[in-house]
Amino acid sequence: MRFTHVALRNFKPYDDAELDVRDGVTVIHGVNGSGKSSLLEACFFALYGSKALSGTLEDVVTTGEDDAEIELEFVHDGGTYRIERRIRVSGDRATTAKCVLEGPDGTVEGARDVRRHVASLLRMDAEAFVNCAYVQQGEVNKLINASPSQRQDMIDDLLQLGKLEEYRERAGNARLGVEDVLTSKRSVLDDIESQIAAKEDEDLHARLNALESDLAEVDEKVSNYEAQRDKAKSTLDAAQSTLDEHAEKRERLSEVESAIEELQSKVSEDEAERDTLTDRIRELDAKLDELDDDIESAVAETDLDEASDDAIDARRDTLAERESEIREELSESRQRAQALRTQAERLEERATDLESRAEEKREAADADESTADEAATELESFREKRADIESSIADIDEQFADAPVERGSAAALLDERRTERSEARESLAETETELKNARERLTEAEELRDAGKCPECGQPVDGSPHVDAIDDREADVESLEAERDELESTVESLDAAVEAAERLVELETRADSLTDSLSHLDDRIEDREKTLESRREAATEKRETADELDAEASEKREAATTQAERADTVEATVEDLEADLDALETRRERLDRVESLVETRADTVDTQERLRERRETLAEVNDERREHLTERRNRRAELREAVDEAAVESAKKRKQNAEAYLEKVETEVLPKLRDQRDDLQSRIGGVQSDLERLDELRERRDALAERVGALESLHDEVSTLESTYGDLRADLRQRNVEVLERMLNETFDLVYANDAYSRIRLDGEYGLTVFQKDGTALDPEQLSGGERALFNLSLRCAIYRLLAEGIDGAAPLPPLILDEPTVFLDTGHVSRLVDLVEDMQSRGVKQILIVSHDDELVGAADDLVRVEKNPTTNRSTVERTDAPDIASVLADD
Ligand SMILES: Nc1ncnc2c1ncn2[C@@H]1O[C@H](COP(=O)(O)OP(=O)(O)OP(=O)(O)O)[C@@H](O)[C@H]1O
Ligand SMILES: [Zn+2]
Repeated sequence: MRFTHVALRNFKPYDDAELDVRDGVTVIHGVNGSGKSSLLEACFFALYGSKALSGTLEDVVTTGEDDAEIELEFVHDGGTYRIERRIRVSGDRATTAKCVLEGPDGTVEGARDVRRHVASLLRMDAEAFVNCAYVQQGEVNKLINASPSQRQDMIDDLLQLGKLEEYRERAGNARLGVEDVLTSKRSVLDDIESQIAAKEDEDLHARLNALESDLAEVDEKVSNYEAQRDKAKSTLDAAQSTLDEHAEKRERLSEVESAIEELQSKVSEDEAERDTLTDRIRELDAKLDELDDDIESAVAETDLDEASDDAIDARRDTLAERESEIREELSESRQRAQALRTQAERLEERATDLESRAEEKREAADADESTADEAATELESFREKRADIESSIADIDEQFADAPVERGSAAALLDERRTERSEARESLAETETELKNARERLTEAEELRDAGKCPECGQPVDGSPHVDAIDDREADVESLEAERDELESTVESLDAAVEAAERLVELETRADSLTDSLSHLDDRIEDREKTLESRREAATEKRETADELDAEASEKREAATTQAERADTVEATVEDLEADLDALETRRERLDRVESLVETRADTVDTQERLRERRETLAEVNDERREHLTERRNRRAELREAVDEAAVESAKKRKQNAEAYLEKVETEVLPKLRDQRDDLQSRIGGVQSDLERLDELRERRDALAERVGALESLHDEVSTLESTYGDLRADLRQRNVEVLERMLNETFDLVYANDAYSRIRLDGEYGLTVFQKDGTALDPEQLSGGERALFNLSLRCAIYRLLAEGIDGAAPLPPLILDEPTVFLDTGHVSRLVDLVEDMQSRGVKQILIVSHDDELVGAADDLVRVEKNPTTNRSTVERTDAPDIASVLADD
């Protein structure tokens, strides 16, 4: 078996990776954590699925991805195979979404079936694969540390020796099973034999004969009694039939007798009824006479000629006609009376209405008149006022007659006067000031003079030349005083003139206002005059209208009285008609009475007729009955003769005897005999079944004896088989151990040929011992780490070779896979490992896959595969380096 191609997607650190795997030695290298081991794991996982994992299924899918795909192609035994797996993660669970194995014999699907198929193809399950071909990283010590029995199991399993042990165990189990069955069968056989001996002691045949002859005797007795019983039964039947015949005759006789009695009583009953009927008919005759009298007197009360139905009906029709006439008239009259009443009422209302309107008119006329009177009074007073005002204006005009101006110019005059006066006042004031100044100057001069100084210049003058100046000044004062006095009187007269002008202005204003009042008064007078006239006219008109309304009202009242009188007349007619209707009703009632009497009479006649018929029928029926009676009496006489009392007595006696016999035989004798017979039969049955059982027991004993014999020989065979398998395995193992020991020594020599160790011993129980040159023995666990690694590799390679030589051809071995085999080795030993690899190759191992950093191993590779992890994406890639360039590998590492 060889891998040819592996392709990964999202498997652990890989996103998309693909690698063709070739024959020869392939070295996979790369830095720590770059994904080398994962690549090998992927191949292993492709073959065995989850069984190949140390972790869980989720771990194989690249963290953060939903699914992973692994595809592995390999050739095996001349066929090409391809496995494809897809793992899907959902939530925190991963499942195998697809798992297909395609091979030359077809397609296998489903994780379990694919795993089984691979295991049977390679003849190893996942565990065996690891033990044989796949040396996983860090598992150097696995085989060394294993106990000999574990080792034995592993190797036995690989070499399929386990199967022999399994067969031996199966044979052992079969032997034990056979022993169990044999023991139980033997005890059953013993039991049956003792049962047979017990039954044989009982002398069953003699007992059966005695019982059978007893049974024959009892049977004979039973049949004798049964014959006697049958005879007694027929005697009893004959007597019984005689008795039955007589009883029947008696019964018929009594039937006839009771029929006769019944007929007689019916005849007399019906005769009594006929008498009653005759009485009733007579009574009805009397009633009819009475009714005839009643009818006659009732007819007399009506105007009927005769009391016939036709006459009554005709009369009724006449009455009905009359009634409908009256009713028609009545309804007309009622309507008319109603209409007249309504008219009278309306007229009455209308009259009242007219009267009240007349009253309203009159009141309105009164109001108009009083308005007119008021206006007249006002008019008079207005006219008086007018005369007063006119005289006042005339007075004012008179005053103006003496005035300097005409009425209308007084205001201008006043202005003129006032101007003149203020001019005079100004002149007066000037003059007074001048006067005052003149007086002051005079006083000054006089004082100077009195002091002897010049009154003009102030110079002291003795006897001054300027004395005349004082006189001038005195003259000035005097003339100014005269001027002032004149002016004062002018002002006084002007004051009076202003006053007079002011009075004129006042008068003028008053005259204007009086003229205004006058025109106003004239308007009002005109208005009042108009009112006076219009109101007087309106009042007269209204009074005329009121008189007209009154006249109309009294007309309406008269008409109302007339209609009321008419209504009274019509109402009287209505009453008369109603009385007529009552009279009609009475007549009709009389007719009803006649009719009902006539009906009653007819009913009575019918009843009487029916009674007569019934009386007739009864007579006829009784005649018939009398004939029947005669017949029955004859029959009675016949039957009385036929009854024979003596025969009845003898039959009764015979019957009693037979019954007594039957009672005894059936209730005592026969049941007892039958019980005896049943008892004997069941005892016979018991003995017979005992005999049958004995036969059965004998048959079973024979069969069991045969089976026990067969089991005994089977037991011998199985025991032989068991020991044969055991021997065979021990034999084979011994041979394997010898070969393995040889191969182990060869390999170990190759990888660790130094001076210290001479050989390794593998004993029959797979115990390993290493011998030193000086002959001392060592447990492999005592070796150093590197030695143990080499020892382990040797052991693995030896096992691989053993398998290759043992079973290759039948099931070509998978590639030899070594994950980091050099970890514990020093450089010298790495080159030994290279030798080992070459040795394995030369021994025909087609494909060897090694994960390693070591340059020596890299150098020995036929193919170099480089695994790299992108430090940014953290995803790995795989790449073949066709010509291994050690220098570059070293530089990279
Ligand atoms: N499910 C996963 N998803 C993503 N990366 C994973 C997953 N499982 C493992 N890895 C990564 O893959 C790497 C482990 O790969 P592997 O063991 O194949 O490396 P290696 O090359 O054999 O290393 P060494 O030389 O140390 O043995 C680790 O870096 C780990 O983080
Ligand atoms: Zn690794």
